[in-house]
Amino acid sequence: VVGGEVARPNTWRWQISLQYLSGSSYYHTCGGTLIRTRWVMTAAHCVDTQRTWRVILGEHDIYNHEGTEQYMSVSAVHIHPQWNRNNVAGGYDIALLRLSSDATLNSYVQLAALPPSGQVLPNNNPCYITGWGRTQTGGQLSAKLKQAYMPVVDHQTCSSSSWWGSTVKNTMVCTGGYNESGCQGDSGGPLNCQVNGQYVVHGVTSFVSSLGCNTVRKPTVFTRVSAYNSWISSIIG
Ligand SMILES: CC(C)C[C@H](NC(=O)C(F)(F)F)C(=O)N[N@@+](C)(CC(=O)Nc1ccc(C(C)C)cc1)Cc1ccccc1
Repeated sequence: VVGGEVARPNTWRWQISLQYLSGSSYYHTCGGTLIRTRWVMTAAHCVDTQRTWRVILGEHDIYNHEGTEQYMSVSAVHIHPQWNRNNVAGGYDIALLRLSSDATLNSYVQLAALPPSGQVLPNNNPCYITGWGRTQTGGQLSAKLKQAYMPVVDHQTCSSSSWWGSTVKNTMVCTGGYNESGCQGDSGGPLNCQVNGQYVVHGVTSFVSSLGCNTVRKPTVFTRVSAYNSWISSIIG
């Protein structure tokens, strides 16, 4: 996350850290959202390579053990069948991870609320991006979970020629596009939007401009969760 601030610990209790095994250590690579006690939602582009994954719940500082963490292994990876890594603009950047055991819900770990099917938020709807991604283009991951206030940029604006143009489909959500943005390492994490006074996870962090994470008029682009309710239900029942 470029801009914003370190989140108060355990505010975003459905945020997870997705890590992969390399040698004898695990490394943070993406964010994700706990949506059932055995299911995590993330981005397809995070998990479309064969790796040994683990999911950390109740995490705040990814480099220090704080005692609130739950370390979960992953028993199955379900990538959307229409995801195509060579056509990110096509969308479908969404995947579901089945955990090997049930998460324990407590004051550090809770389930996210998902939007109703088809819900499209209005321009400027309040949202926060959260993640441990780079804090500057080409910079380092953040040790502590960060948040940045990034209101919705509606599809009409986001898909206009000086913004993302036709790269952005209506199965995506744009936010920000000024100073704050997502950045590498935030992929797969939640876009937390306020709807009727409640936070709903309305997006899965998908991409930013290769020109720079916080490039003006190239807002952070998310998979719009409300476009995938039926697929999600078909997998997790
Ligand atoms: C793996 C890609 C497909 C998605 C990846 N997503 C992220 O980093 C995210 F924002 F989600 F945290 C990304 O943006 N990767 N970049 C490598 C940029 C990138 O590949 N972006 C991108 C944008 C549009 C498209 C398609 C829709 C035309 C594909 C890739 C990050 C970057 C940003 C600034 C400088 C250097 C690197």
